[in-house]
Amino acid sequence: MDVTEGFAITTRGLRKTYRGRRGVHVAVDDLNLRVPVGGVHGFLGPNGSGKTTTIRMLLGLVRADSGHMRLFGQTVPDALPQVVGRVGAIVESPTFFPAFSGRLNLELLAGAIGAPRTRVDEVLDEVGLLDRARDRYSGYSLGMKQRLAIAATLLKQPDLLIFDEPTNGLDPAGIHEIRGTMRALADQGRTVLVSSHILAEVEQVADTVSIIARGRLLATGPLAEVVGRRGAAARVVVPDAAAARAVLVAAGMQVEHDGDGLRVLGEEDPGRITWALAQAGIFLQALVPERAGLEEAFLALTAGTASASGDEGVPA
Ligand SMILES: Nc1ncnc2c1ncn2[C@@H]1O[C@H](COP(=O)(O)OP(=O)(O)OP(=O)(O)O)[C@@H](O)[C@H]1O
Repeated sequence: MDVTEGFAITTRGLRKTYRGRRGVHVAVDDLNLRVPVGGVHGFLGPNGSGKTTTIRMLLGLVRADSGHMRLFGQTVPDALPQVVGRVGAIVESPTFFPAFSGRLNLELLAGAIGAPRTRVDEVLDEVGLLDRARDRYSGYSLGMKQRLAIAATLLKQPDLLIFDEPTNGLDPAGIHEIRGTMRALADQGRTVLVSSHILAEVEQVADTVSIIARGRLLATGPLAEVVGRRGAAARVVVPDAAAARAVLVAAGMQVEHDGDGLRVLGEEDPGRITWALAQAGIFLQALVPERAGLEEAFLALTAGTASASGDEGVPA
């Protein structure tokens, strides 16, 4: 069987370096991605981890140093002309005419790409903008502007949508709307790849995720598996947090200070925490298992990968 069957996106050994004043910087490093057909795939990583660079390589906007990429089994960038009609992407904010209505902007675009005009109202409806279609673009909220951008990508009925940080700068209501739009698109059988450094946002909508840091893949798979594997956390309160921390670290656990207590990351068995501390004569005042979340999984996975240049912040 073709190893790329069933996948909208695959990359193998993908690498991209940039030359800067401080020498060669590896933006994407031996990246193996597999994005299944159908559903929302969260492409997650701290700022500067290589998400945009990867997306730009997939779309033929940046040339990879080495490695292989396929969209729906077709090698890109070579076969991009054959496959590009199946892909809609928002990588940078698209330009619309501010004085024209949302509908007129899309009609112009539909004309330019050869999409039928009847498609315009369909896509406006899909992103929930039909009742504001006659309003000027300049009067739209940021969330509405972003939904219009999504509508534009839908004109040619793509099977794969690629959104690079689509909720940047949006308020909670706008984020909620975009999430709803992505879910609806996936529920129609489309594949949505959404990059983000804000994990809580993606956690609520993603079916599968890939987590990268410093251009390297740290974990990938169904959300529940990635979170379940690494996401356990527990809050521990003890009389002497520093002593307890030393004991738990010596027992191989990942521990961080958390107010007057400690947080143990990635330990799925609270009994191991109790036992290790009791062995050292330290008795717990409280141990509260925390709901495993993508953020815990992410922190556990990316611990120690912070960039020396400081451009890879801890995710919000
Ligand atoms: N054109 C470029 N020239 C030099 N370095 C670049 C260029 N584009 C990206 N980089 C560097 O490559 C690394 C990866 O950047 P990239 O934008 O792909 O990350 P990202 O995960 O999308 O981050 P963000 O969430 O901030 O958008 C960063 O260290 C960045 O500074």
